Amino acid sequence: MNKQSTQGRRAPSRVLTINGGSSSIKFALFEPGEPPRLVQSGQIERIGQPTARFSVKGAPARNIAAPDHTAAVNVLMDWLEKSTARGALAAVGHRVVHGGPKYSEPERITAELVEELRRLSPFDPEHLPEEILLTEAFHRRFPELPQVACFDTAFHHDLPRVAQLLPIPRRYEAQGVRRYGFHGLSYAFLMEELARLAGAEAARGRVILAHLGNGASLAAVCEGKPMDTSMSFTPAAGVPMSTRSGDLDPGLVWYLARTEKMSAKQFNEMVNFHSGLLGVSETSADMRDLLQCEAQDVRAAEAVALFCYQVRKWIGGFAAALGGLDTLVFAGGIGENAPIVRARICKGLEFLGIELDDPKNEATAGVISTPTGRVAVRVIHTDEEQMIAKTVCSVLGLV
Ligand SMILES: Nc1ncnc2c1ncn2[C@@H]1O[C@H](COP(=O)(O)OP(=O)(O)O)[C@@H](O)[C@H]1O
Ligand SMILES: CC(=O)OP(=O)(O)O
Ligand SMILES: [Mg+2]
Repeated sequence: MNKQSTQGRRAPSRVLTINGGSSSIKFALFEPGEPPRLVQSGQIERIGQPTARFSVKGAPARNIAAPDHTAAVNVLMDWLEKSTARGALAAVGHRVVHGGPKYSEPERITAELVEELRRLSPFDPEHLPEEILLTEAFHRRFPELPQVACFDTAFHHDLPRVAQLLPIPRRYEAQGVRRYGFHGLSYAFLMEELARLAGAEAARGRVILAHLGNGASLAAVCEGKPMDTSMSFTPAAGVPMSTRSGDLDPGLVWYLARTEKMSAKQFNEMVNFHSGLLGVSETSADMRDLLQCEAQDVRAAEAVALFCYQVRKWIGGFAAALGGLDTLVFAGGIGENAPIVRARICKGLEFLGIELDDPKNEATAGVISTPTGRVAVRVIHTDEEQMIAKTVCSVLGLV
């Protein structure tokens, strides 16, 4: 236990970050500071399945009953109440995936904000209802605790108009139907890291950020400003992902409605949970599994090839949008850990000035391009939790 608290002094202040997904809650405790210091982290996975798993770093995972997010967050709050890592909990920061047209800055969570988020829920029924539920659960148990919403869309809020517009009847725009883009907490973190590692000049150049995790997207940035991004109105758009399709021919909706009587709800279910790497491989949504069996299973090989091909096409497209490219950044579970995927994505992009140094790529060095290549290719570990903690500290003035 902390020495100060044994002596009866105030326990050290902590910020809790919550990253709620459709079947998981990732959490972390930070000590406020510049930058905030990670004290503990963990996650609850497989929410909604017969046994969910609760794990805290450094301790064995345990099975818990979490048929829904309410049950899961109760287990987390019970743990928090007993944990010494909690210190004096000063605030909770939530990743809120969709901020709709209104939110371009982080916000203190109030009853009014929760009502607004409820109104926005149809924009992102895969994430927002659970995220609202988590903020309400914390408010019920810790009514005095300030909570901050950190929007994943905020980074892209001021995309150029041509990148925001969707080519459908104009009236939908008035309802807020536009390209929003997601993974903004990750992109904001990566831009700060790029400036720290490569200098302000590099961060002001023409940059493509590739966040390749279970959810995957790319962002084009110029002079530090967002220019375009692959996800759109929802996180189902763009490149193929672990279980999401990414961009599709819109004509498929009507085709499947006619041939299989597929409803809009079933279509949404298919493109969010049964497509992407899982859909094409028919075996796994996990890139590691697919790389392991691609030599024996053509379906796995094709899923990986499709992923790499589509990411390569988006890089080419964004290089065109930016009028050239200075820096390419790989991040996320796949981007940071799969040299073979990075190599396959970059193969054929030599014409853009992208040349990988194979040993450096294999070793996942910070810079993986050759000194002669015009484009600096980097691998940067992204940290959405750190970005949430920083945001909370700055909104609430915690140091
Ligand atoms: N060593 C590795 N090689 C290939 N893929 C990896 C490796 N480590 C993690 N991944 C992949 O990263 C993806 C998860 O990315 P991550 O960013 O952790 O997910 P999330 O978006 O849920 O935070 C999975 O597809 C996983 O297979
Ligand atoms: C917005 C999004 O796609 O999030 P995730 O990568 O957590 O699925
Ligand atoms: Mg992630």
